[in-house]
Amino acid sequence: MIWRHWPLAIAAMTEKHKSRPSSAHALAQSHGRGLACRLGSRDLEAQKPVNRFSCEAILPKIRFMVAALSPPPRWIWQALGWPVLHFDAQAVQASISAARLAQGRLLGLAASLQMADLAALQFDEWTQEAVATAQIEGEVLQVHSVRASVARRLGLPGANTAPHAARDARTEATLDVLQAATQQWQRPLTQEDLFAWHAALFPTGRSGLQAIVTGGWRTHAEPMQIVTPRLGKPDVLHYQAPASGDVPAHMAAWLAWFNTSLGTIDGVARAALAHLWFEAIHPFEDGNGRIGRALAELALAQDLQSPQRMMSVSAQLLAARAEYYAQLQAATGHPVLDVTSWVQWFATRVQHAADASTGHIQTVLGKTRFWSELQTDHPDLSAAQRKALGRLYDAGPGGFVGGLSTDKYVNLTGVSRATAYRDLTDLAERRLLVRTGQGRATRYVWPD
Ligand SMILES: Nc1ncnc2c1ncn2[C@@H]1O[C@H](COP(=O)(O)OP(=O)(O)OP(=O)(O)O)[C@@H](O)[C@H]1O
Repeated sequence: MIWRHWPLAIAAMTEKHKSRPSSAHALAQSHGRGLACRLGSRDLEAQKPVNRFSCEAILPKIRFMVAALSPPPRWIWQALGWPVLHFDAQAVQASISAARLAQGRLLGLAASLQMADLAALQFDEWTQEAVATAQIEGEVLQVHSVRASVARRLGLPGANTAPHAARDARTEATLDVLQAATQQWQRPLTQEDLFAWHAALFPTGRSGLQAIVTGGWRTHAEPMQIVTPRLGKPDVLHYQAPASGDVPAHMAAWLAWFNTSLGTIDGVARAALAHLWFEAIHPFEDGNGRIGRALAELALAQDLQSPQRMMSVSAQLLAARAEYYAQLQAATGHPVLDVTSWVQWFATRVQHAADASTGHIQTVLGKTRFWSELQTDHPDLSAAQRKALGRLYDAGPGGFVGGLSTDKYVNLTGVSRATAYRDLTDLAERRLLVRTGQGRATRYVWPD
């Protein structure tokens, strides 16, 4: 039974052999223990006179045989030493430093923002993060409902005050999780927090039409698998998470690490490990991607000691979605605990997220400067001229394709052709725009 992801799908497949996946080592041990028990108690008593070997003597042989018959370990959680993930600190140094530098640039620039601009930046980053984290798994949130909800949550003026029933439930669910994740950066994370996030993400108790366990770890007996379905052929298996029965122990270890690792390793690397480890366990029936990305956000908020959202890592993961899946698969699809490549890759996403935000702030600052210079040097510009210059500015350095024509000016501002001609000539004389071409081909562009 395939969930719904394409091309990658998290699927709870019907188990053919009801054996719980486990490492050869663990399997050998548990089989060994089972046998020791049987031989050691009632059966052993009954066979006492003819039993030529003691349990101790026979156990290593049994273990060896069981291990030899068991499938070889295949997934990261089957590696000996799991769950101690590690990475080559020297190899990740360059990408972590680049991420740190980008974060520093962003924070420095953000500190120079006016309150209103800072709020606008956070508003945009929240919106991007919510839309992107949902879209990674193909869920499309309506941008206008995300923007309205973010504005309300940030307490921005003019925020949507629509009653709860009128709000988009999926948008609210995604934002509830993002908000809860960053808001709780100062206190330890608990299993109950994660359950609450999960319950918030699936308020109807269903994922699509499928009823799922919400607000609790998955319990289904079928293995949790990531597969690519193929028409007429068997699915390609990319990853199999630990059995549901083992999830509580895996998550207890994850939570203990998360709550004690802050400050012991680099914060960006910690966010990378937190996300990867969580995805490797895949503790919920659904929503693991979104909750795992919220956890990475929480780790980054803890690292920066601030709940302020100033960049969107999910937007960068979405922009490189195929790579994101490939990197996860490369890390989880082998019984190897060295996750150096994943940490490097994740750090580069953080760097790009910070750079994108810095670019965004520079645009905002540039626009503020542009308007203030315009106000100082040309206080007598008409409303139509301001409107046209503003639209041209928002269109970016290249301006409108082919430049601003008299007709476009009329369409933008609603003035007559005669006024448009007069306004544009005036802007050219003030050297705010440059006239190019002649006759019907006349256009106005930004000076170089
Ligand atoms: N090979 C892999 N190993 C481990 N995790 C993976 C792998 N490939 C993808 N993932 C993770 O699994 C996530 C999908 O899991 P899941 O469907 O449970 O969560 P979700 O996407 O939040 O839910 P929904 O489908 O309802 O949006 C991906 O977003 C990604 O983070």
